[in-house]
Amino acid sequence: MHVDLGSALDATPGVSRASLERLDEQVATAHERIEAGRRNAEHGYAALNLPDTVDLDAIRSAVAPFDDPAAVLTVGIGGSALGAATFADALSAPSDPDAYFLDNVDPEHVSELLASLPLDRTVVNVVSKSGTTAETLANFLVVRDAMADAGVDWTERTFVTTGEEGNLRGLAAEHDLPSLPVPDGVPGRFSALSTVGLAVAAIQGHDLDAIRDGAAEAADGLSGSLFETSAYAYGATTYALAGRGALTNAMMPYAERLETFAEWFAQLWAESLGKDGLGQTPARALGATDQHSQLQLYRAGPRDKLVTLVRPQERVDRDIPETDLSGLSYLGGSSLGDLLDAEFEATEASLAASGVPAIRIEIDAVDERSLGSLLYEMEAACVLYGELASVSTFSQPAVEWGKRAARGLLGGGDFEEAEAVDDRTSLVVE
Ligand SMILES: O=P(O)(O)OC[C@H]1O[C@](O)(CO)[C@@H](O)[C@@H]1O
Repeated sequence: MHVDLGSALDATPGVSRASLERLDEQVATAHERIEAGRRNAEHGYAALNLPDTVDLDAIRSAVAPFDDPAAVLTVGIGGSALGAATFADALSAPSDPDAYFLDNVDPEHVSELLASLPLDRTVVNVVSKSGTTAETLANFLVVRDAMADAGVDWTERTFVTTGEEGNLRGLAAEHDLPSLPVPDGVPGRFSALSTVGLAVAAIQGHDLDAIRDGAAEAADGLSGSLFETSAYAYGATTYALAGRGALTNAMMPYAERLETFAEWFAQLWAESLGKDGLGQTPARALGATDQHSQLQLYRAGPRDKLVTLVRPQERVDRDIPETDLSGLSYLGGSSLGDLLDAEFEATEASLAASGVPAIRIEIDAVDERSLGSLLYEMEAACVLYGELASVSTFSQPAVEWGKRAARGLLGGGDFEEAEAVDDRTSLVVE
């Protein structure tokens, strides 16, 4: 990815080039720690080795039995769904099997989706590193039941991606299901470039090698200086801006196919960096749409934000017909891509004019290689930010309280968190 930090330098909050040059010494130290973690395949750092360690042939072999599916339904949540969904939404073609993701337990949505699917021609991809995530296992039980009701042998249409132990590993063994391992040392939010994120892309016929090659190119670009590594330029600058008050990072891609990428980025950034009272809130936005909903806040609200503007340099385009509509004739003869690019540049300039920090990220195109590179670089940026902030980048202890409370409320054990649910203060206004 190409990173332009210019609109972050003279902003409020802003970071000067001189302060980035001073920060670069810490980047060099952090890079050494990252490289040591990669060499030793330490938990979390191992994710940055995936371009070398991912077994693409094993992925292709696992899904080979499912020839010519009409659809692939992924049952997973968080990092067990968002990486695959990012690739699917960015890369799917009309001729590909449709990709659907059940990553919530809204009964109406689950029922409507299952009723709409040709279950006899749908591949079910159940993904859970732990094998214990309530939402995923609940949805899997419902999907399996729906397949039985439809007279479909679920064991013929299901494959599993999970850890070495747990419920899903046991199911795969018991029913001889095709399965893929979740690689050791790779937290879910860092697993897009592994079996977890690439199996759906394999079923849809996307070029896994190009995704891997893009990530490998990004890995080769890691160096000890933010001025030589775009991933570190992004990670160091967002860290520096957070330290100067930019506690929200609005991820705003100007491509419909990158909307889910912003959702994937949100988990990566929030769950990795939201520790010890620190962090930077990822806001999901989409250009040009959210110029008409959130830009007012970004430009004229509290000085506590930066905006990350992302666009492909090449895109499929479509002409705008000539028009004599009053005041709109300037659109005719132009194209939708010209308009979107003009909006991108106008938004960037608008933020600069009001002193709001923005970082421009450009990728060549929304294709396999660029996606592989973009996701790898965002992961590396996140790891660097975590090193600079001295937080535990690869854990997520804060999510466990709610899991125990929900389980207790459902009678899944005696958890004090469940008892605390009734202690909350309420003030009801009808
Ligand atoms: O793959 P699993 O173990 O089902 O976890 C799903 C998601 O839940 C979390 O563990 C948070 O609860 C995420 O880190 C992870 O991506």
